[in-house]
Amino acid sequence: MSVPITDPRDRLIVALDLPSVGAAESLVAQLGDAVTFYKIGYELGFAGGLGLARELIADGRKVFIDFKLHDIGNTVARGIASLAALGASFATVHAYPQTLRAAVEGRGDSALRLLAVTVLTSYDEADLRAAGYGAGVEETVARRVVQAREAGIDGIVCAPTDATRVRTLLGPDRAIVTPGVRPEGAATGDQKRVATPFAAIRAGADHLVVGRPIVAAPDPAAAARAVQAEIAAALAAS
Ligand SMILES: O=c1ccn([C@@H]2O[C@H](COP(=O)(O)O)[C@@H](O)[C@H]2O)c(=O)[nH]1
Repeated sequence: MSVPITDPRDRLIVALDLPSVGAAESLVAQLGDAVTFYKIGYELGFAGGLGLARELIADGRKVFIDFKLHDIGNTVARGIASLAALGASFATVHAYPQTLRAAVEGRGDSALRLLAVTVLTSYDEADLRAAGYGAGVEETVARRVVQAREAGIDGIVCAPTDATRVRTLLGPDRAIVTPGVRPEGAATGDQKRVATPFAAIRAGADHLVVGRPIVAAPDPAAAARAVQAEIAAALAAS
């Protein structure tokens, strides 16, 4: 089950998609107290980022390890157990039934919350077809949400444009985490299923993952504050 959000700042998760620990430390310093939750993915994770994760956690920040695990069950279960021992708050696995069950076993009764990745936000219908899937985005997301729920996963990663349907299938108690978030006018880059921070929260997202619109902004702290303000406005309108 998800953990209640007691600090509203925790709704924004900044993706530390940066090439070095030094660059990430400097961004964290610039963002200061506005940001409490950080995501570490391949780029930083494979450049010493797990050491930084330990430091951020020791400093009271929350850390989401986004390695999207997908392997044989034994490997997934042991990998997730290591991330639980690290003290991470969230970790991702791809939403395949065997992988989901192994991840739940590896999590055990630790504080780590597992998120199942449904269909990547950079995929559209044509990308799914090219990957060999017969079902479209909506049907694939729905199937994976149900399978993740049945496996005992704690939350879902989906596009903000999927969040309303996902909430219906997932119920109120588990987390919905949406990347693919773009403030009005921001470049979408390789993201295909996107929405603004306001729309994502209104659609039922609990946490928004934002990378380039903050990390590459001329003033990252101002960009983060603007996203936080949109989140607050959406919550007030709910
Ligand atoms: O479906 C998914 C799953 C994960 N991500 C990750 O989120 C961030 C988004 O970064 P932006 O720069 O805001 O596009 C990135 O780290 C992805 O690995 C995702 O985008 N979509």
